[in-house]
Amino acid sequence: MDINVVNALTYEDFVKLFGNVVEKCPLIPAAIWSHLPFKDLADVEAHIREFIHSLPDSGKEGVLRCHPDLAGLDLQSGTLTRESQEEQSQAGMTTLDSAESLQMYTLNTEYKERFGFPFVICARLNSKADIVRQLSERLKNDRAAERERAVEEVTKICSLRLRNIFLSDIQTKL
Ligand SMILES: NC(=O)NC1=NC(=O)NC1=O
Repeated sequence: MDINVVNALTYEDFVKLFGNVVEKCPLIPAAIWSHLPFKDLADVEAHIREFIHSLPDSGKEGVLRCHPDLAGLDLQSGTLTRESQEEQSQAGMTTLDSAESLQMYTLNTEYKERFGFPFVICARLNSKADIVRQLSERLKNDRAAERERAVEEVTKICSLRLRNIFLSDIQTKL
């Protein structure tokens, strides 16, 4: 997709197109719209990254809390967003056996109890085994380090979702 097409979008169409590049956080594209015109995809990504990194810790944790658990209730009840559904199924979260489901539930619960926000990882870049290993390892982090690590994963998820939009035809997205 041509960046000039993006720069010609109305505010409404801009947020319709980019509204879920950060899971359930349309505030973020709504905020970065002020920086129009963008030079290219990397410029859009840089402004999103800058917005998230400029948030206070409570704001960063709020962004993390907007993410559904991996293999959690939203997946089981079919209420994941389209992007999240695709990402979670790609990482094998939709084909866990009962032992694996219990393991994910137990680890996610322990993580949330420790940090007060959900475990977030870029599912597209990780296998089922990677996710379990990362979840177990990152549980040992302190809160500040883990918050930054999780935010880093949010920006990876965002980067892949942005690329997906830019590689697709804009008309099919509006
Ligand atoms: N808790 C999560 O990490 N959720 C997710 N990661 C993704 O890549 N997609 C999700 O829904």
